[in-house]
Amino acid sequence: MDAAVVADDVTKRYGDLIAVDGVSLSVPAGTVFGLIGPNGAGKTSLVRALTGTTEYDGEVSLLGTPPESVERSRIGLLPQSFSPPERLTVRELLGYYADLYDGARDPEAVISEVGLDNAADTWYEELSGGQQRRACVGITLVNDPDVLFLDEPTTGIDPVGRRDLWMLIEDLAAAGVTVFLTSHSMDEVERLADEVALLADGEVVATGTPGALIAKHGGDSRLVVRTEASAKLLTDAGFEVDASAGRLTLHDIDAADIDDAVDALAAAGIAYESFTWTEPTLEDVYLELTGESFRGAGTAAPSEAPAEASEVER
Ligand SMILES: Nc1ncnc2c1ncn2[C@@H]1O[C@H](COP(=O)(O)OP(=O)(O)OP(=O)(O)O)[C@@H](O)[C@H]1O
Repeated sequence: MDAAVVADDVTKRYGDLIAVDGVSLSVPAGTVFGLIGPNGAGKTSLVRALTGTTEYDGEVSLLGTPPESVERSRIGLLPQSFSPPERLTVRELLGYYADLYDGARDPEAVISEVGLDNAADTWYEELSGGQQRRACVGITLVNDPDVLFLDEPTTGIDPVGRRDLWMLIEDLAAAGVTVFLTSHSMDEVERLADEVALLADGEVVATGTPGALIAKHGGDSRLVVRTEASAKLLTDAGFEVDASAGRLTLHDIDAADIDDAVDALAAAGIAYESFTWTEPTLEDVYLELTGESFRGAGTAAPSEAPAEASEVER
C-alpha cells in the first residue's frame, strides 16, 4: 500500500523552542492514523508541517510530493479552532466552500453526512457548539479530499453525534481516504486508528496499532474488589494483590479467570460489596507513557476506572 503521508526527521522550531523534534512516520493510504499526546506536545505543529502550512526542517511527502505543491482540493484540514463566517446558514456555508473548488461534492450530500439536515437553514452562529463542529467537518469534506487532517473533530459533539462522525470517518477510510486524526479522546483513537503515535515533548515516544500498544504498555486486566478484608487471604491463595483503603486489586485476571477469582473470594470467606473488572485501554497506555497513572498504585475508585469497567454488586 502506498504511503499517503510520510515524515522523515521533521523538526519545527519557534525561535529557540523545538516544538517537533525529528519526527518520522508513514501513513499508508486509506488508513486512519491517530496522533495523541499531552497539551503542547507538538501535535498541531506537526500537522502544520505535514500540510505545508508552516516552515519546517526535514522531509515531508504528502500524496507523493512536498506538501506545498499538492493540489489543495486533495487535502481536507480541520484545525482545532476554526471560525467560518457566522452569518451564513449551513447550506450557504457549504455552498460557499464548495464554490472554491472545481468538481466539489454536492453540499446537500455533505450536509446529510454530517447530520445537519434539520439545521441546513440555520445561521452558523445560531448552531449549538456540537452542530458548529459538524458543520466544520462538513466544510473539510466538500472538496472530496484524498487526505483528511482532523484536529479534535468531535470536541463538543454529543455521544450520538460522536458515534455518527466515527462511522463517517470509518466510511471515508473504507472508501480510500487517508485520515490523520489528532485527538485527546482515547476511546475515539482506539476505535478509529489503524496506527497510533504518541508524541511527547515533540518526539514520538511510542507507535503501533492500538492493540499492540495496549498489550505492551497498557498493564494487566484486573479485578477491583470493594472489601475491608486483608490481602493476605488472597495472596495465600496465589493471587497478586494490592490493598488500599476499602479495596483489594487482583492483578492479571483475564475474563476467563473472573469466575475462579470470585470462587477464591468465597473460599477465603471474604465479604465484599461489589467488584469491578477492568481491561487495559489506550488511555492506560497514554497515562503510563506520559508518566501519569491513576490505576497503577491501586488507589483508584472503581468509578474512576476506564471505560471497559463493569461493576458487579454482590
Ligand atoms: N506560533 C507559535 N509560536 C511560538 N510557539 C508556538 C507556536 N505554536 C505553538 N507553539 C509552541 O509549540 C509547542 C507545541 O505546541 P502545539 O500547539 O504544536 O502543541 P499541541 O500538541 O498541538 O498542543 P494541544 O494539545 O494543547 O493543542 C508549545 O510549547 C507551544 O507553546
